[in-house]
Amino acid sequence: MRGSYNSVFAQRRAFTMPAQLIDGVLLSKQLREDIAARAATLAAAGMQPGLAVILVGEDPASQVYVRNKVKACGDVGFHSVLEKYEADLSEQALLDRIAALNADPAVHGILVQMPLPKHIDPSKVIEAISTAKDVDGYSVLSAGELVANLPGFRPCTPYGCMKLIETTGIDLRGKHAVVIGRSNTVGKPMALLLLQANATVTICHSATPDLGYHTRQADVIVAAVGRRNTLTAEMVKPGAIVIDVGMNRDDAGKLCGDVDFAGVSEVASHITPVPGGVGPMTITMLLMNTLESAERVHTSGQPPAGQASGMEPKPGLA
Ligand SMILES: Nc1nc(=O)c2c([nH]1)NC[C@@H]1CN(c3ccc(C(=O)N[C@@H](CCC(=O)O)C(=O)O)cc3)C=[N+]21
Repeated sequence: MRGSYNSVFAQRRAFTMPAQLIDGVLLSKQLREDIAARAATLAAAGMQPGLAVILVGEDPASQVYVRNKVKACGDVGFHSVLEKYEADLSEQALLDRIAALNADPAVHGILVQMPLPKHIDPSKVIEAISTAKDVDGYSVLSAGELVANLPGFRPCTPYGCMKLIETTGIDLRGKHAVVIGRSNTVGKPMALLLLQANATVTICHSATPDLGYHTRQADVIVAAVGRRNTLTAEMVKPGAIVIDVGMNRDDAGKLCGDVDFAGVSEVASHITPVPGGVGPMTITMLLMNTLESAERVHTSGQPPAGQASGMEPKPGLA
């Protein structure tokens, strides 16, 4: 009897070519050139975009990430401050620093690197950041703005994924998108952005019994699980777009995503690599949000909210 696997495989060989790489480094370079040009225009008008990055504790991966963020700011002509604190910093001391940065007119974005030490409540910290400076898009109000299709800061990773999908030139209207993962920072906002782009969206997660059943229907798959080889070739419809948000290590200690890249790239039409895909775009969209925060202040002629506000309307929103 003819094996069904073989006939599916033959179909894939007949109808698809190896996937096109979606290059997050190249797209980042292009977008950062635009960001730098807009920052220069603002600077000429007397306003340099500024980002404050706060790191609490010694986590080595976090150290690398925040250094990359600060370096990226310098490259596009932003002002940036990196504040590093010992792991035993009190929650109140951190909240006090955020209050000072909320009131600082040279600062247009505030990023507190996650994860925080256990004795600090991350949601208290996130909600202390002025909504006008929440360039991570992590606050409850920013999340609500996304749900309600209101302008506001979109979380950087899913926002970057949308830009990567845009490069394919494929219109998402009516396409079936499957998001794997339901985190507040990636999976959930990713699903909402895809929905806003008129895709039909399915969210799969750890309690989904048959992941492949869903992913095989998908025109677009975004894998944001944090476990390598979660998506393999037989789970992908020929011609699908695959975006890999994962950041894992393989047995050799090399950085790898959630997707079996070698296998899936034989089936997909477009695929992002790890590294060099979503990661650089996360930083690029952080720069974009910070730039837009500064542009809003400049256009409105008002200083950004001087205090934490969960509730007050965002000033200067276009
Ligand atoms: N408040 C907050 N905001 C964040 O946006 C945030 C955070 N906390 N905590 C940690 C995660 C992780 N994250 C990454 C950003 C860029 C790369 C990145 O540039 N990755 C490179 C490779 C880097 C390497 O080689 O290790 C790439 O994929 O090509 C990775 C990870 C932002 N995060």
